[in-house]
Amino acid sequence: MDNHLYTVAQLRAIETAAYTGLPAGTLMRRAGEAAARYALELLGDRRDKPVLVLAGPGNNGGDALEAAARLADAGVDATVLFQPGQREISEEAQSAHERARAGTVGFIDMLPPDGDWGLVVDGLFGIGLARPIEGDYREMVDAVNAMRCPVLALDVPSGLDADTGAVVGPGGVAVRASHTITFLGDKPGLHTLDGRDHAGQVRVEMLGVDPAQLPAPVARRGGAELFGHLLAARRHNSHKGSYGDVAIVGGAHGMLGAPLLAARGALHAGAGRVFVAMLDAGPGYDSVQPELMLRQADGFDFTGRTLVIGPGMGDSATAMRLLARALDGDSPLLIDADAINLIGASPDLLARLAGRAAPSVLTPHPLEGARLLGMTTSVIQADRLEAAREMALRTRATVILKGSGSIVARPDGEMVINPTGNAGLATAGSGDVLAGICGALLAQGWPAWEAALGAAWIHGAAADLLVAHGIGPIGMTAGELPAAARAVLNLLVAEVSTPSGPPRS
Ligand SMILES: NC(=O)C1=CN([C@@H]2O[C@H](COP(=O)(O)OP(=O)(O)OC[C@H]3O[C@@H](n4cnc5c(N)ncnc54)[C@H](OP(=O)(O)O)[C@@H]3O)[C@@H](O)[C@H]2O)[C@H](O)CC1
Ligand SMILES: [K+]
Repeated sequence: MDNHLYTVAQLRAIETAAYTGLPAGTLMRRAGEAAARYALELLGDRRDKPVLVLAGPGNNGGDALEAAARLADAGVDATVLFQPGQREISEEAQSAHERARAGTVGFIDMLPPDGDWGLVVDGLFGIGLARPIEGDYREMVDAVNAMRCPVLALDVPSGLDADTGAVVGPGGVAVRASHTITFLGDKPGLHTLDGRDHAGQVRVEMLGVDPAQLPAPVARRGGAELFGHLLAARRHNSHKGSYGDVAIVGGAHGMLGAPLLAARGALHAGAGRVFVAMLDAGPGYDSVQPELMLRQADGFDFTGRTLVIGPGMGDSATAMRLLARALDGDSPLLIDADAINLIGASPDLLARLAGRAAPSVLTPHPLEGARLLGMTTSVIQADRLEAAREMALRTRATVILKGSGSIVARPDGEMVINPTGNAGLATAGSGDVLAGICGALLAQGWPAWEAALGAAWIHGAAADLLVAHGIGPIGMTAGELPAAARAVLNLLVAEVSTPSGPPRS
């Protein structure tokens, strides 16, 4: 339940249902209390520092006023900037306002230039944001974003679209919070596109609503529990054939780096044997990774091998022919990069993909996704969930729409937002490594869905492990990912799998 994500429309319905049988203002009071508790936690031993509370014109502002009243009751110096303008505020926000006025909350009309705040509480806008933030509110957002203290956003960082993770524009701004407490249910926009840069650490507060009352979520947040059942410790009595063959098909002239990076990703993610079936003549072996078996793509037998097709493949007639052969075969397929572009340009190849029975996973970045759907990248990024859903539907394949908060989508509409990873992945070749990792999991018998979930999670966690060890995010290289992915995978196996070896004597 706690990984469920809901749209604004669903949350409005949940709130309406929750209010039946509850006295007016109950949810707002609970939201304010929960926000105050979290704020006190964030203040820690700095409760002597003043807290700035920004209250907007709607019920998000009401939550903020409630929180300010509670903080003042706890002895904190809470100062509210509340400028509802000409708006008629709701009754529940009005009673929250009265409670704040009745206590020791201080009210100001403008931000002091040099406030030394211990914490800022952002209660300007929540799920009711309807247009870009401008005017006085924009000045408040800019001022908060220039402060160095922690910022606790209530429900949604003001200015962010709770469904898509976009900063509401054009030309809008959004609060960059260090923490967000979000009410009734988590929201996809906090975890994809600009969401992770603005929401910071997200805590879900159900406000006393029974999770069983909640509708089916629009998506879920990813986690190792979604693929953990496929992780198994290795038996001593095994051999490289036990772990499958991966063949990377790509490497046109001058583009051999991509398939080699994919191959290293596959090797470090546990594939038994890894081939690189090159379109170009290429070297006889990879001196850095001599375990890889380099072959010519023409004449290479795909039978019994998991194919990772596309890295550095180009768009030649040979590339088309190899892709058609791969699509028509019964190998598990990971389709990336140029292979996605070729499918996007060919209804016939798309039909052959959609008609496959064997596992198929695509790993488009937004531009490749745009080509696949015949749209622009900005349309894809404006609603990543919808775009990923459409790609999976049209291709009848599992899709990983890459980016901050990659979306993993299945043809039946199931979707997961991957929670791992960081800006270190924004480097040449990191997508090739992801393709290789996914190919290795497919080669080890993982179904397409779990292979995609696992590869996205492990790939991101590898980047997080590197940052934890002081490598990156600036300057992280794709070549550093395979070994880190191997470490992550083995940690997961140690944590979640039951020893599959013989019972210990
Ligand atoms: N639904 C829940 O789960 C709960 C909601 N609570 C809290 O309430 C907010 C939602 O409150 P709401 O009043 O619907 O909307 P907001 O407070 O987010 O927005 C305030 C109003 O501001 C106007 N608006 C929108 N965009 C802008 C803008 N860019 N500039 C200025 N004003 C703007 C808009 O009214 P207009 O008529 O002017 O369009 C909004 O209505 C939710 O996020 C929770 O924090 C409950 O307290 C807990 C459960
Ligand atoms: K907010």
